[in-house]
Amino acid sequence: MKITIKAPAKINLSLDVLHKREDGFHEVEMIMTTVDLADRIELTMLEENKIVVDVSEGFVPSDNRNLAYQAAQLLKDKFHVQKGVRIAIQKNIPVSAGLAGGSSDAAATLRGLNQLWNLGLSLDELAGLGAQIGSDVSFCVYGGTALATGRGEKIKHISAPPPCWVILAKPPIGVSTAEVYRNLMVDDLTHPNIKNMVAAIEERQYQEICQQLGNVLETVTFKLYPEVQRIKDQMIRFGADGVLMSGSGPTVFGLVKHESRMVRIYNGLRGFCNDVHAVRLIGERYY
Ligand SMILES: C[C@@](CO)(OP(=O)(O)O)[C@H](O)COP(=O)(O)OP(=O)(O)OC[C@H]1O[C@@H](n2ccc(N)nc2=O)[C@H](O)[C@@H]1O
Ligand SMILES: Nc1ncnc2c1ncn2[C@@H]1O[C@H](COP(=O)(O)OP(=O)(O)O)[C@@H](O)[C@H]1O
Repeated sequence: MKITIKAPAKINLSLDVLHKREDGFHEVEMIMTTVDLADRIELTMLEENKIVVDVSEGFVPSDNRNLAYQAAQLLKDKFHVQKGVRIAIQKNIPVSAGLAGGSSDAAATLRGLNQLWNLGLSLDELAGLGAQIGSDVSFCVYGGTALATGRGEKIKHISAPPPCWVILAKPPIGVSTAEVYRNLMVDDLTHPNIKNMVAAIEERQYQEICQQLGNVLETVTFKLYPEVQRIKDQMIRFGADGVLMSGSGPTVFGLVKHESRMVRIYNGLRGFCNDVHAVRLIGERYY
């Protein structure tokens, strides 16, 4: 038996850090939403009691460092599953990009194995398990649009933003999330107004959403990698309605309402950045 599932990328429309916690993690407030750029996960039941991962990108680990592997292992251990699985991952989401590709693969694996192994778990239960793998996995279990708090694992669903194009541009560097948090000066931040962003989304005020975009991690990543700031400046100059770095970066996204402008910006960016995608904002939950 085999099933195929999509694992979509996320962007952070708002990312604020309140303080560093005793456990070393940071207390965050983030607005996350899914976009139409997805990895494809194929799960095949194996009678032999083992987990096998095949991943299309050679530099992504296929052993127990792979987050999809960890998701399968967690379910096997917790529910004493005596069957195995082959997890084939077609990577379309850039890696170490701030788009939660690995977390989304783990979340899709949790959803898929729940079905394949007949575990009968609710999405809330899967999201709770996902938090044991990584802070972004809980959101990815549900998708859609949400306010995420705690270390990112406490999820409150909100309405989808109005539809628009999302241009994603990733410079050829990988960013370590841990390094970015480690270098953050928590007492020295200009905080985005999350309440205003939630209101703008709920009221479907597209221009206001573009005005309210904010991510405190830009202060670190722009300093470590000035080329990320340059991509942001280019996207603003090309005329995107709103521009922000996603997560810990280095991907920068631009929101654009009109298709003709999206095409112009996309072509402009392709001139000096190889990894550019123009996708739709999904924002709705489909699980
Ligand atoms: C920054 C964000 C924004 O959505 O995403 P990415 O840029 O990774 O996509 C997330 O907070 C990343 O979530 P995720 O990538 O799942 O992080 P985890 O694996 O849980 O943690 C990686 C490391 O980041 C730091 N970390 C992560 C989350 C958090 N709230 N505080 C932290 O300090 C910790 O040092 C941790 O060891
Ligand atoms: N299924 C996976 N897809 C991508 N990267 C993975 C996966 N499993 C583990 N990783 C590792 O996780 C790290 C971060 O990957 P990713 O989720 O793409 O980035 P981000 O956290 O910035 O969104 C990389 O070092 C990568 O090697």
